[in-house]
This record gives sequence, C-alpha cells and structure tokens, in this order.
Amino acid sequence: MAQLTRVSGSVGLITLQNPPVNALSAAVRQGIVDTVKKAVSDPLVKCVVICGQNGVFCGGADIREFGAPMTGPPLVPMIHAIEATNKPVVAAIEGAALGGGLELALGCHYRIIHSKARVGLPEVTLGLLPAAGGSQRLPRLIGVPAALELITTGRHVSAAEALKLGIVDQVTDDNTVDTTVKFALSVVGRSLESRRISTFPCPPVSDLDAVFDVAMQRVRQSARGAIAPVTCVQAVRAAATLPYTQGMKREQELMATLFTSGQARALQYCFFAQRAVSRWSMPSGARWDTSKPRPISKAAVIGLGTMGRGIAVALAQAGLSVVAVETQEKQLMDAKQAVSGMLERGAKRRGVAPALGLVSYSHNIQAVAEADLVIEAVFEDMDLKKKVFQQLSAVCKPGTLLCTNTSSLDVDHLASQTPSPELVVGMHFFAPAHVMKLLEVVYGPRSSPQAVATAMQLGKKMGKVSVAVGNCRGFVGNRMLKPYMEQAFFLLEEGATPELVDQALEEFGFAMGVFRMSDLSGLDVGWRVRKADGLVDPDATSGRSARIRQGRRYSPLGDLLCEQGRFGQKAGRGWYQYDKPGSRVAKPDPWLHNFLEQYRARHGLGVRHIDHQEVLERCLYALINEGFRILEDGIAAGPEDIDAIYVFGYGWPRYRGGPMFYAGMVGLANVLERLEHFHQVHPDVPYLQPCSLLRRLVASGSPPIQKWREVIRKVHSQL
Ligand SMILES: CCCCCCC/C=C/C(=O)SCCNC(=O)CCNC(=O)[C@H](O)C(C)(C)COP(=O)(O)OP(=O)(O)OC[C@H]1O[C@@H](n2cnc3c(N)ncnc32)[C@H](O)[C@@H]1OP(=O)(O)O
Repeated sequence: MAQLTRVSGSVGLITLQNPPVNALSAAVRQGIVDTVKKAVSDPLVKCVVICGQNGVFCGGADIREFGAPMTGPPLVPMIHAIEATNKPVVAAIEGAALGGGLELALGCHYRIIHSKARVGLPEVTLGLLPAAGGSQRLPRLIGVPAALELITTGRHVSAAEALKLGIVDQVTDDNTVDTTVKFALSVVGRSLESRRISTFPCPPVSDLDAVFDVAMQRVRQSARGAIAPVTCVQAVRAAATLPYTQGMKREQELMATLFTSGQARALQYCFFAQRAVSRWSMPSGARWDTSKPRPISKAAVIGLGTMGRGIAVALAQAGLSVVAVETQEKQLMDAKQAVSGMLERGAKRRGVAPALGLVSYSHNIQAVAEADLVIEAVFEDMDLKKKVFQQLSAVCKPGTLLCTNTSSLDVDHLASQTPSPELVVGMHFFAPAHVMKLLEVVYGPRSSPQAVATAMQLGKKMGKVSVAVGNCRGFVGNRMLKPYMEQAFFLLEEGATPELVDQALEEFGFAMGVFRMSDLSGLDVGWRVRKADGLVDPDATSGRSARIRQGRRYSPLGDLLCEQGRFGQKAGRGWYQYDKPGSRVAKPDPWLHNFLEQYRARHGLGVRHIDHQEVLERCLYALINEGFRILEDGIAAGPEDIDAIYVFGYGWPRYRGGPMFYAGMVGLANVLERLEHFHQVHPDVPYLQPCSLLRRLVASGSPPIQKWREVIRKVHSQL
C-alpha cells in the first residue's frame, strides 16, 4: 500500500506501507501508481515527497512474489511516470533504499538521505540484475566504473559514500521526511529538465572496451559459474553504448534470461533460508520465540590456537569484553600479537577504531571467574576438554554459560563434567573464526533453551549465520562431509586422480575440491580421528581385508599418505605437491599417481574410466543422503538449516542453493534412483543406501522443499 497526505500546505507526501521493509509488492506498486496520479492532478500539490513507513524507505521488489505470476502494475512504467511528472518528486531515504527501492529513488528528481541509511543494487546476490532501470540510470548518474562495481557486487553503500558518488543530493542527520519536505518546497518552480536521469548521456570513459574486459574477467573469476554478475556487466555495457530506450530493452531481455534461471531461484531460496535459520526449534518443542537469551557482556576464550584467536577477535569486534586464556606462556605472547594484528587490520578495513582494549590476556584460568560465557577452544582431545570443563565448573560464577568449540566431540559428554549441564552448548566456529560466516550452535539433550537462545543471539551479534543443531558425531556439516570424502577416496581406488575429482567439484562451483581442501586443512586431522576410532591398521597392507573395517568398505589411502608424512600444504606434499611447506599452489604429483597405480595393483583393483558426472553423483548424492538422515534423526530442524550450513561454512556454491535444495532441483526420484544403483554396485558402502526419508518424500510425490517439514513431522510422529 501507499498513502498520500498533504503536508506543509502544498507537499504531497506518499508513504510506502508494507512492513517490515516496504517491499514493492503488487499492492504497493498499485498504491504508488494511484497516489502519484492523484498528487500530480491535485492543483494544491506543488511537489511530491516519497518516503517509507517505520524508518525504512524500501527494501526493493518483493522477493516473495518472484515465484508466482506477475500481478499489479510493473515497476518500469511506474518509475518512468514518476520521472516524467512536471512537479518535483523527492525521495526521503531512511534505513535503506535497495534494489527496486533505489531504482524508484533514481526515478525521482532528487534524493535526500539520512546519515545512517544505506543504498545499493543487491539484485546480483539474488541471481538478478537491476531491471527496473537501475542498470541504465546508475551509470548515467555516477559513471560506468563506479556503477559497474556497485551493480556487479551488490554492495551496500553508506549515506556518506552515496553523496560522494553522486547517488544522492543531500545527507541529513535530522528528521529525514521534514528535511525532504523543506527541500522539495525549495525546488518548486525550478526546471526539471536536468533532473531526469534517463535523459543523461552516459559519462564518457576513455577505454570502454578495456573497462568492460577487466570487469568481465573479474566477475568470471570471482563468480565461478554464477551467471548474474556476467549479465550485470552486459547490462551496464548496454547503458554505456546504447541510447536509453534501447538500453532498457536490453535490460529487460537480459533480465528475462535470469528471472527464470535455476540460479535465481536458488539464490532467492538462500536469502530466505539465511533468515529462516534464526527461527530455530528443538525436538523438545523449545523455540526461538519462547526462549529468552541471557545478556552477555563479558566473554572468555580458553585456548589461543588458531581457532581461539579468531573467536576472541570475533567477540571483541562484536563489542564484548573478552578474557583470553592460554596456559603456555610462549603461545600466549604469540596470540597477543596475532589477535592485536587481526583487530587492527579488521578495524582498518571497516574504518573504525580497533577494539584492542576489549581483550585482556591471562595464562591463568582463574581469570575467567567473572565471565558470563566461556568458549573452550583447546586442542581437539576429549580428556583435555573434560579437564577444562571440570576446571571451569570450579572457577566460573554460577550461571555462566560453558561452550565448546569442538568440531566433532560429544557435547553431552562434556556437559556431564559440570554440575549444570543445562548451561552447556557447542559453539562450532569455522576457520578463520573471525571471518567465516557460519556458526553451528549444538544443543545436547540437557542444554536449556535459554543456553541455545543465548548462543544464537551471540552468534547474531558477531554477524554469523547461526544454525541450531542437535548433538551427534560431526554435528551436521562434518557428519555430511564424511560420506562425501569417503566416496572421493573410493573413486581414487577405482581409477580417478585427485585432479579429476577436484576439477569436477570445482566446475560444479565449490571453492575447492575435496583433495585440495584436505591438503589445506591437513590430512593428519582425519588420521587422528580414524586412529581414535580404531580404523587405522598399518598391518593390513594387502588383500581384501585391508580395505574393510568394521564390516564396511574402507579406504586406507589417507592413512598411507600420513604414514609417509604427507600431511598436505603444511608439509609441502599431500594429495598434491607444493614448492615448499606452506605454499598454496597445488601441483599434480607424479609420485602420488605412481603410488595410486601400485596401490591398485597390490589390491587387484581394476581401473575404470570415471567421468565428472560420476564424481558429482557419487560424492554429492552420498552427502545429500546423509542430509536426509540428519533430518530423519531430528538433528537439523529443516532443509534450510542444512543448506545454510553448507553455503556459509563449506563452500557449497550459493547459486545452487545448498545440497538439499539441489536435490530438489535435480529431482528427488533421480537422486533416489542413482543411490539405489550405486548401492547395488557397492553393497558394502552403507552411506549409499538410500535413507528412508528420501524414499518417503519420493513416495509422497517429491513435494517442493518448503513442504518437506510436513513429511518429516509425519515421520517423527510415527516413531
Ligand atoms: C521482469 C520483472 C522485473 C522486475 C524488476 C525487479 C528489479 C528489482 C529487483 C529487486 O529489488 S530484488 C530485491 C532487492 N533487495 C534486496 O536484495 C534487499 C533484501 N533485504 C535486505 O537486504 C534486508 O532485509 C534489509 C532491507 C537490509 C533489512 O535488513 P534487516 O536485517 O533489518 O532485516 P531482515 O531480517 O533482513 O529482513 C526482515 C524481513 O523482511 C524480509 N525482506 C527483506 N527484504 C525483502 C524483500 N525485498 N522482499 C520480501 N521480503 C523481504 C525478510 O525476509 C525478513 O522477513 P522474515 O524472515 O522476518 O519473515
């Protein structure tokens, strides 16, 4: 909706009304068309101000409407009609003017912005382009290079930067609507000829081809398979090379290709999934809206290795006072320097003062006595962690929340070391902890809803996408990684190379293939876990039994590499070779290829031709199958939780929506059929056996992902 009132005698004030962000739904667009017409034809109205209710100008087109047939007036003629009026129309921008919201403002003759508001054209992040004239007006207003950067990244711009770029005409610290009303009155009678951006020529650029070549190269490199950034460059090129009307035609054509693409659907799904995960629930029925978080002002971190340092930085950057504890003196000194450096660099990037004073350091665990919340980040060893939890129980004030950053150990077992297990949750950060967006908040059977609510709120404060998950081996992310990696190892046994597997996964859109990732994180990490699980058997060198553990197929390849000291990048060799330890450039390793050949010969394994399709199906469908098991077990509340974890923590390409969304896109029946096939061929691989929830969903007609929760609820109610 949009409401027209007359203020200050002759100003028509149009207020967009569609909480919470005044998105341009069909009703809002209709409201704008009607109120603009009314204001223009009212002789008492001399000028018009457009604002949004509740402190937000407009969050853009209503994304919820994208999946359905278009109704209501289209945006483009609506904005043209505003620009064409002969009474000045001024946008009063509070909060945000994003996407279609900024495009609406660009159709106005002037823009006034509050100093705390921001603007941007983030359509590219939704798999789209600014197709309500934004790709044609912005370059005409601020020049091609700046517009290209904003449109291809979707970056939000502060009011100050918007003024500098020339997107807005004035910044105010005062009441935005009052200021804009006064401004509008002051420009009544002035010619509007020079205020209609669509009539501007695009500011000339000296070497246009070079500018677009560089931009295209940049987006192709950073977007790795995403089509919207490439299309955005093409749209801006149209602005720079074609008259406005033809440019608009091109904008519409390009948008049409994006609008119906699977990538746009996936990215829009991700937008809502990212928000849906904050509405967490536990199998006990506890929920986000009925559980009150505790206030946390003082936090502590125990253990200042790589993870602990990143966590301390993330907490301090969120404005919390942090006690950082490390018992080893040398490690403490190194950590102090590293944390200060990270805080300084982060502050420089964000243009704020570094929060150095918020972090205090100690080698004594007694220093955490006054903390409201403690995050344990010591070495991944159950005995060590148990000891720390026992010490914390003795040292901390009553009511302190005790969190563990374990990536795989049993959170409930740690909770049992304390007299208050309800105050214990996992806070599983991802390295580097101050950069990575994902936080798994792991609740055990005894964690209180308040403890979960507090960890979730703290995650939000740190700018994380926090997902509440149940306690099981590997939680959600690492649990699903296991079958994925297992398949990759089996593929090597059957004839693939690390290069082939990684290439298939990277072409799919992963930032890194499984073997490059394994080299980066260190092969010894998994080796230690497998040893603790009794899976590593150095004596089992040949014969079929060498590749069977605990009754199932097992690949000892990773163990064999570790026995050779091939721990990955840090050792200068792993699945690949590197120029020197620590180098990041992976090169194919003839030694490894030779080793694989000998291994296959020793075990009598025939070599097959393996193509990219098989790599994707084996690795991804095994991972997806485990995702369905996780849903069945109630470890994740819904598919959005799993997808958010994979997109924000595991490098799953966002434009493919996450593994569960992807399963829906390729067809659940198809995934089931391929898993059945692979399980028939590899009956000793339980991960390939299709999970019953997947069967159930296919039997229910493969409903859209939004309906999966209903099927899951039915499965749970029958247990
Ligand atoms: C051929 C057809 C031609 C069509 C031309 C179309 C050209 C224009 C396209 C667009 O405009 S696409 C949309 C571009 N806009 C955006 O990408 C902005 C998205 N929103 C945000 O970035 C943020 O929400 C915000 C506006 C900065 C506010 O952030 P805040 O943290 O305060 O709140 P959130 O939790 O993010 O959102 C609250 C609530 O609002 C919902 N929402 C936000 N934006 C939209 C939107 N554009 N459409 C529909 N709904 C929106 C969001 O989902 C949250 O809802 P709940 O999860 O709480 O239900």
